[in-house]
Amino acid sequence: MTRSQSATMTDSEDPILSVRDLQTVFYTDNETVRAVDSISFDVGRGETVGIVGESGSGKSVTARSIMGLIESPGKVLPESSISFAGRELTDLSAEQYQSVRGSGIGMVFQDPQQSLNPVYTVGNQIRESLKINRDITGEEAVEEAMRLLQAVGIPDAKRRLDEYPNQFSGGMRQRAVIAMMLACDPDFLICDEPTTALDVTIQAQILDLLKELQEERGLSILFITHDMGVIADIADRVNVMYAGQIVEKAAVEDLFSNPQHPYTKALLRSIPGEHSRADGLETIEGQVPTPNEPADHCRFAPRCPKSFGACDKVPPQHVSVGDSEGHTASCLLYPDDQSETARVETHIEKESERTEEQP
Ligand SMILES: Nc1ncnc2c1ncn2[C@@H]1O[C@H](COP(=O)(O)OP(=O)(O)OP(=O)(O)O)[C@@H](O)[C@H]1O
Ligand code: NI
Repeated sequence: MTRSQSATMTDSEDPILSVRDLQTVFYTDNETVRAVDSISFDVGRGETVGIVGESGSGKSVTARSIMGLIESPGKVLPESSISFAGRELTDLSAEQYQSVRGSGIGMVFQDPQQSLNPVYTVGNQIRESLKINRDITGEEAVEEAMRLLQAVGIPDAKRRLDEYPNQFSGGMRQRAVIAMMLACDPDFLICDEPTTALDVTIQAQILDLLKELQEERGLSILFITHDMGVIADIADRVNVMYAGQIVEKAAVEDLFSNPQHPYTKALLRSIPGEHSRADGLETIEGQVPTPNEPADHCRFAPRCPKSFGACDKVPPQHVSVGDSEGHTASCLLYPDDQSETARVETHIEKESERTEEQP
């Protein structure tokens, strides 16, 4: 097996989550939005994997697809596979999915209000979760709820159990949501921009909390953000998304020290403080296109400083880049030891292999 094959088949030794050819489409009145267009990645046990990309690139739809939360007019297409702890999730009934969300996978959103009900006390909600998911009730549930609030660093936990979500600050509310997720004793946490609404100091505290919990509980985490700085802080491996596709995958060190895809390079230049524009921010010209048609070209080409003729005609496939195992990019500039003609040929061949594999 060549290195590039092994990289595309699996990117983790012992994945708890394997996503293959995930396609999530929204059929609206006037268009078909291919929000997630055939992405594949793994999350290993105890690992934090990041998904990074601009607004509209398909990050949240990826998370919601894994959680079984795509509703009409959205649909996860049947050729998609999401395997969690060896179990195929795309085949589950709504009821079975509910039990996966209750025990196996927890999710933390940007807005804690999505997870907390304003009319019940925080303690009430955690106890309810303990009852449903772990059959813990009464005094034991009160004790456990208190332990959970302590575990997420909420001081004066006993008193705070009796407070309502709106009596908590933004940072404390996000901690309470994390406590509520832990009440399900999950193996896997999906965090969708959990710190975006928080100021920088609080953001750093929440990231530290997640790292701590991960170490203590062996949690696997899928962490979604548009912020490369946050990715650098928290992720072990990273998937860079653009217009519904993954354009580069790498270990976090390799992504930052040796980025290959022109989009990744542009994203890295947009980190505040990294480069020299007066306001410290370099934005990428243009917008993420909404993908309506199957990819028959590179979707980044219109914004890409390196694009050439073939980029408008050939859909790029993942090939090995850089010097590290598991580092791939889908870009016609690679493999960079080949001539332009040979590179384009490589991608055309890989695409026909890929479409033949599909049932
Ligand atoms: N219910 C829906 N109906 C139609 N289109 C949708 C729906 N939900 C998402 N989309 C589309 O799917 C695409 C991806 O959206 P998604 O929310 O995943 O982006 P994102 O990467 O999470 O962006 P952000 O950083 O802004 O959260 C967008 O074009 C969005 O308009
Ligand atoms: Ni989002």
